[in-house]
Amino acid sequence: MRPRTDIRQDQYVLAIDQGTTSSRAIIFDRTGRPVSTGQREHHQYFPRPGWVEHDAVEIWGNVREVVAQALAAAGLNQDSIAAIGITNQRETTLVWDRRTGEPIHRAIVWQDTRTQDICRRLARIGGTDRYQRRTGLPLSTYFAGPKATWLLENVPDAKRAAEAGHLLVGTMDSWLLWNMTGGTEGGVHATDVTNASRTMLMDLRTLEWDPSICEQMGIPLSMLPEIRSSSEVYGHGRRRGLLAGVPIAGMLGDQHAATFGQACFDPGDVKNTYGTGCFLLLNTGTAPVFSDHGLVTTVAYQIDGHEPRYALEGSVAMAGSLVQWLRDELQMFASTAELQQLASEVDDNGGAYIVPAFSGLFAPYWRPDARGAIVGLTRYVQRGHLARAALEATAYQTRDVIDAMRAEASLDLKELRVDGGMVANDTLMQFQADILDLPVVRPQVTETTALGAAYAAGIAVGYWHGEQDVRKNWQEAARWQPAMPEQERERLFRVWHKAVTRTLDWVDPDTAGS
Ligand SMILES: Nc1ncnc2c1ncn2[C@@H]1O[C@H](COP(=O)(O)OP(=O)(O)O)[C@@H](O)[C@H]1O
Ligand SMILES: O=P(O)(O)OC[C@H](O)CO
Repeated sequence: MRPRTDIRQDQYVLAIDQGTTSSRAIIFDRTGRPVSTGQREHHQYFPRPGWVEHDAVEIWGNVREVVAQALAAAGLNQDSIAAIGITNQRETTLVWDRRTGEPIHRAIVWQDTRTQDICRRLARIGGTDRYQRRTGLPLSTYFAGPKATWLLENVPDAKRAAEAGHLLVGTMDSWLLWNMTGGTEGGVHATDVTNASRTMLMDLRTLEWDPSICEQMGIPLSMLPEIRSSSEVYGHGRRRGLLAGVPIAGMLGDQHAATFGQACFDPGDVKNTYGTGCFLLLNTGTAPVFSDHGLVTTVAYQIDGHEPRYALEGSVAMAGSLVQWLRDELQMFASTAELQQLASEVDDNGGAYIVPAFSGLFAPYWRPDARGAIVGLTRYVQRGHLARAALEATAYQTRDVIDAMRAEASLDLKELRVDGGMVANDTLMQFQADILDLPVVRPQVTETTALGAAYAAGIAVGYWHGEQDVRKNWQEAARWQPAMPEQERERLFRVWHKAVTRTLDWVDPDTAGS
């Protein structure tokens, strides 16, 4: 293996974006422009209501394939790649055997709710906020630690093998890093501070595993990856791989990578990624801010040798997936282009509101007992109104989170930087600016997740020179200014809240699979 120190002007940086539905590899040039892409979806397993699993071996295979696709499409080989960044769906957890490299069970995905009983058990002492001031997170099925507990308690022989030191636990970043650096032949077992901050096992201030929480969750410290910064050389591509010898030098959870790629480096900078769900991160500076308004506290990113930056995060479970549901299950329109056409044919929502609480409400409500509803129906309401209501639902949910952020951190929010699939929708973006009373700004490169991981890797090896290069490369492509009169804005938002109250306390404990 040839450790690389030489960085040439004509090189590129490769980012691997291991997402919930697919894995992508994107090669970026020095200006932060994508040069080529490879992408492949993986299977979603739903073995029981509320359970969601991924096959980590399939994902590792897909990652190798998409890297090959991206290199081939650009006509490049490993000599042209200065560094590799990894970014990933967060919280999705797996345990594997360090002797064979085989997972002991399929990975438990972030959306999976099977750890409800474990969370309830842990909350018996101190309630759901038991670990909040140490880890920034409420006890919720969303986070990684209890998923590891479930695997150790439910997979035969796992506990014993873990105690004997045979098993490793990690999120997708660690799984890919370990395999990419050689797997059973000396793979590096590490994670970064952002991914670790989603486990509920890391102390947010010391950035180390909290031994007492690990013990309470029954997770031996010997299984856990080493916690490193988000931008440093963790290891090099394995000898037999396509990227042999290339430094793997950036690792961040996908929402943190998007924050980095959007150059949200100053306190008060905030971004929203509109995909399946919505994820808002607000940079709060060098000290963690703990929330009383339903937001979680997380590490935004850390460059090696620098203080970490913290963020408040609000996650919305369903945004683009509501659009998908209306298209695929209700067949209300055939494409997102048709949705846009329908929504533009009406002036407003006609009094109809859709609250997409299909799997409860995440931030800032955290109500697992809520279920989706369409309210305000009259014979006046037509398809266009419902199409519009679907888009508006995303904007209102975003406002709920921004309001919590405004209440929490006394920071002046100047604009909302946006990315993700839904930002192609101009009707939504204008309504978002209107309902927030805040400018909404879309950058030229909207692949900000992969780009953020590429920047973290490139900075570590000296390909880019710190945050200033990221700021320089970030370019505005579109801006929407708020134009709605205040009275109208607040009336719409007040009725939205009324609609939300209609969805709460819906789950009937006696109804299986509800
Ligand atoms: N023009 C559009 N209007 C509304 N929603 C859209 C539009 N284009 C894409 N979407 C939605 O955006 C989502 C895809 O965004 P993407 O960022 O690729 O998601 P993810 O990374 O979470 O899989 C889908 O749920 C899709 O329904
Ligand atoms: O893979 P995505 O883009 O759906 O993001 C998933 C989030 O990281 C979950 O917390």
